[in-house]
Formats: sequence, C-alpha cells, structure tokens
Amino acid sequence: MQKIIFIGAGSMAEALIHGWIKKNVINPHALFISNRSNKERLNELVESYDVNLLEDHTHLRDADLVILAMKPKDARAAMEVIAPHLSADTAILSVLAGVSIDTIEQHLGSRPIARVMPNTSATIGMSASGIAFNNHVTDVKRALYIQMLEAIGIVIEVEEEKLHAVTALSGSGPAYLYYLVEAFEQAGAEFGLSKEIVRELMVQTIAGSAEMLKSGNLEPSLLRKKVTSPGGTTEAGIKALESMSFNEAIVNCVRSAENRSRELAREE
Ligand SMILES: NC(=O)C1=CN([C@@H]2O[C@H](COP(=O)(O)OP(=O)(O)OC[C@H]3O[C@@H](n4cnc5c(N)ncnc54)[C@H](O)[C@@H]3O)[C@@H](O)[C@H]2O)C=CC1
Ligand SMILES: O=C(O)[C@@H]1CCC=N1
Repeated sequence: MQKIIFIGAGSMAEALIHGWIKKNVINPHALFISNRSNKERLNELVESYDVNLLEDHTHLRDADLVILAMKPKDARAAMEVIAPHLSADTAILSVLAGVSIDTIEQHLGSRPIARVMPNTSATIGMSASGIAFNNHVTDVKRALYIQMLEAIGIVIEVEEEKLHAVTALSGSGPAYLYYLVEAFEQAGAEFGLSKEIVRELMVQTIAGSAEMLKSGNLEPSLLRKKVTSPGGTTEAGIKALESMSFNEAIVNCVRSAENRSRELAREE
C-alpha cells in the first residue's frame, strides 16, 4: 500500500507505527500522520520514524487506508472533518474501543471497514489483536490487514460483538499486568529488595510463565498446582489471595472494562 493515513497520533498510533516500521512491514514514506492540534507531537513522530505529516485533509483523497486512532469521545468530530475528503472506496481501519462499524458507516458511509483491538505491545511486535470486518472488505484485503497485524503480534478474527470482551482482556490487559508488577515492587521493597531487582525477577517470572503456557498444553490450574507445594510458601500466598477474593477481583476488572466498552459504543 502506497498511502496509509493515521487520524490520531497518540499512544496506540505510535505503537503501530513503531512496530510496522521496526518489522519492515510498511515503508515509513507510505505513512501519513495527523492529530487534533499538537504539531510538536507530530514533528516528534516525523523525526523519530521518518513518516509524513498529513498537510491537509484533501490528501485523504488518494489514501489506500485510513486508520482511526483517536479516543472514542473524539471520533464523531474527527469523522465529520474527514468524511468529505474520502474517496468512496477508501478503506477504514479503526482501533477505537467501543465505536462500532455501524457508527463509522453512519459518519463515513458504506465502505470497507475493519475494527482492530490491538494493544501497546505492538511497539515490540508482540500485540494481541482482535479483528472484525464488515462485508465490504474483500478476502484479499482481509488477508492483507491480518498480515499487517500478524507482523506485530497475534491476530484473532472475532464477531464484532466480541470486541468488547477482547478490549477488556487483551486491549487493556497490559495495564493490568503492569499494575501487578507495581504491586510486586511494593511488596519486594518491604523486604529490602530494590525496584530494579524485583523488576528483573518478576519480568523473567512473567515471561517464563507465559512461555510455559504457550509451549505446553497444560492448563494454568495444573501449572499452578505444580508450583504449590502442600503447606509451602505458594499455598500461603494463594490463601492470602483467596482471602482477598483475588479471582473475583480479576473477573470484576474484566467485567467493568467490557461494560465500559459498551458504554463507549452508546456514547457515540
Ligand atoms: N492506548 C492503548 O493501549 C490502546 C488504545 N486503543 C484505542 O486507540 C485510540 C487512541 O488511544 P490512545 O492512543 O491511547 O489515545 P491518545 O490520547 O494517546 O491519542 C489520541 C490521538 O487522537 C488525536 N485526536 C483527537 N481528536 C482528533 C481529531 N478530531 N482529529 C484528529 N486527531 C484527533 C489526538 O490529538 C491524539 O493524537 C482510542 O480509541 C483507544 O480506545 C486501542 C487499544 C489499546
Ligand atoms: O483504555 C482504553 O480505553 C484503551 C482501549 C484498550 C486500552 N486502552
């Protein structure tokens, strides 16, 4: 593709740009970026990635793909601005939480639309992405978009309705895990371990556990059991987690995020 235009140049846009350029998936000269008004931010990205500034919206006319990467609350305003400049067959790829394909079609007309829910691990080519398409996306384009996303992580096609849950799990998921590491660092400090030591130990522990889950076909409950010596330290720790309703806390975390995604869809 010769011309991919980002409408929105924040955290998620940069994660995609970084991952695609680092993995040589897309030539930076094919990428054009725009945001609401932060020219300094755009110049930083041009400087860092050698991408192009979208000088004005008339340049949308010959775009192969327009990527919506603004916050859901800003989607309506952003789409109203770009709508008059889009060619009839220009495809849209939206990374917005909650904002439905139907809503995008209402603003941008009937056209090929893909909704993707990636995460910021796209930066290092390790995203977990869910994707859904409307029926205007040809099989060739579906394969192309999936290939672009597979270059920066895993991609799972789902019904659009399931993207609320995907957003709550893997879209927001990196933040839950970062929060977990913050807590481990706080706990380690109580025993005189520096943040750096705890960080190194726990990053390796998380990475190792992830590889154990990926490599074998063992259930997490069995892997957990293999660590939990009867009457040992792990059992004591798990009992403390159970006394604080850990499992319920995680389920409620995901329920709240999934519900918020549905609210964002309604707010549109
Ligand atoms: N941050 C994350 O981990 C993930 C974010 N997302 C989705 O990506 C989208 C962007 O999220 P972030 O990058 O975190 O937000 P952000 O606040 O970092 O970036 C939003 C960008 O949109 C731009 N923008 C706002 N109104 C605009 C308009 N009218 N025209 C053009 N640009 C406009 C802002 O200037 C900014 O560059 C959201 O819809 C979010 O749901 C999806 C997956 C993960
Ligand atoms: O927090 C949010 O709404 C966005 C969508 C998933 C991750 N960040």
